[in-house]
Amino acid sequence: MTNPVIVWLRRDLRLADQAAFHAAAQSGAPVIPVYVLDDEAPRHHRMGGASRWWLHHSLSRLDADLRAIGSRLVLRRGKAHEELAAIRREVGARTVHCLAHYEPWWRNAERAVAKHFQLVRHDGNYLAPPGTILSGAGTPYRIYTPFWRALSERLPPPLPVAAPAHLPAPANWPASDALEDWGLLPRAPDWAGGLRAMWSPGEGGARERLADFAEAAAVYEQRRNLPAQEGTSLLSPHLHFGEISPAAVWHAVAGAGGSVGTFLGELGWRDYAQNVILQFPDYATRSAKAEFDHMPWRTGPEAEADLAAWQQGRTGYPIVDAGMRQLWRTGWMHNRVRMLAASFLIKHLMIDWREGERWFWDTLVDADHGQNAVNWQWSAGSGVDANIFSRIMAPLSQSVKFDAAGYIRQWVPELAGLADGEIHDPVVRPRGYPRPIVDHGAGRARALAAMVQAKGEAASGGG
Ligand SMILES: Cc1cc2nc3c(=O)[nH]c(=O)nc-3n(C[C@H](O)[C@H](O)[C@H](O)COP(=O)(O)OP(=O)(O)OC[C@H]3O[C@@H](n4cnc5c(N)ncnc54)[C@H](O)[C@@H]3O)c2cc1C
Repeated sequence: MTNPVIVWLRRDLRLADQAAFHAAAQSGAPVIPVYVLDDEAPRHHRMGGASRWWLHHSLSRLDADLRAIGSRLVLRRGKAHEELAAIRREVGARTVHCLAHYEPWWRNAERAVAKHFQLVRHDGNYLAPPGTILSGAGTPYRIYTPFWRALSERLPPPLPVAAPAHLPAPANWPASDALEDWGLLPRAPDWAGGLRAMWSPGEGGARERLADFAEAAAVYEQRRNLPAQEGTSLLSPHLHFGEISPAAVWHAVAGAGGSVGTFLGELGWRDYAQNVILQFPDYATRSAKAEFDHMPWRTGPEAEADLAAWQQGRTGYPIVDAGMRQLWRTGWMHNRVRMLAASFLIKHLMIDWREGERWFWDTLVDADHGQNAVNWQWSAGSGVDANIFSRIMAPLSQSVKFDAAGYIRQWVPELAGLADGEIHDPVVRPRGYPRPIVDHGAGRARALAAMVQAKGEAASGGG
């Protein structure tokens, strides 16, 4: 009988437009879909709590979808190459199909798997394969705008390929862990109620989100900065876990007209982020601009208390607190508010951007190595393409400008009784709601002085 082939799954948990499944099905061989949970390889980027919650449900959905076409999902825990090699010994598979991934730990894992198997890497998690969008001089781009211009010339992406109607099963299935035994869901306490209320992980949930968004894609530009409205696609965790392909998203909305181009440009930022981590694998832990190594970030008990206030949504800045509480409850935060919350932590509180990156990594359902690092370094001003550090966002005026009153009411119930004119910066604080932990003007002045100091030290070569 023909040797079975393995489909090695990671952040590509779908059947439609999934080139690894497509190729495996086309081969005519029995197909063994495998997911290996490896908590060691990513080291400090081991999946956070919100991602683990998502992963549990996404794997469960995928297994159900596979069973509907005659297959099932094999779950193993450990190093990917060791687990796949063990499966090879159990059932004699020699070929592994996978989608390519660009996190440094996945690239290492791919190299290790390739020593044991014929590894066939397929594209399909990005609009164009990362590393292939190059300047005229043949070098990768560091800045988004020229990257996007060059990527646009390669678009549209190929049309999505349908899910296989049937996957031939092997004569013997290799052993599989039970998903429940992995303990991915929070138990004591179960903090996932807000996540359950908002999300439907899995390919079906992704398709529904896309269908909802496609109807409003033409007015994306008008609504995307207003946190009180559902003006964005909410596709980020589905895209991160690969439950829908960017090509499928593209083809569903590109013809919508209106301002859909702005939305497509955001998909471009997603590709750009991978392009950056491919060039700078330690981007999540190392500032791209050297002067940031001299930044006098605050540390010690007072800074720790401020960090905790930020994490808990108790800074006394209503829009920042609303965002941080939305994140804690739902695993997601509106992009405009992510920018504000990040700027506030880094600049008003002078706390190292890596602390924020770590918190988001643990709490976001869409936590993504490339997108998180690129956006934190953009917010800090430390990145290869970044906002200037001295451009300090004013949370109070941004809150008014982007009409966040309804958003604050939703997430900060202590303020729910206040009128629109008062809620952004209440003069009298309702009981239980803190005063600002830092004055806007004083925080701004401290940040600007710190930057001058860091630049001076960097220029003089000081440590
Ligand atoms: C400090 C900070 C950290 C962030 N961390 C992450 C992260 O870990 N994972 C993540 O997916 N996004 C991250 N973002 C980007 C952005 O906030 C989210 O992608 C967006 O809010 C997701 O909501 P949506 O799907 O409704 O987005 P939409 O506005 O509908 O955009 C469509 C898709 O484009 C991509 N996208 C949108 N904005 C960006 C962006 N600025 N950079 C890169 N890709 C983008 C996402 O995949 C998103 O799903 C971060 C932003 C900031 C400021």
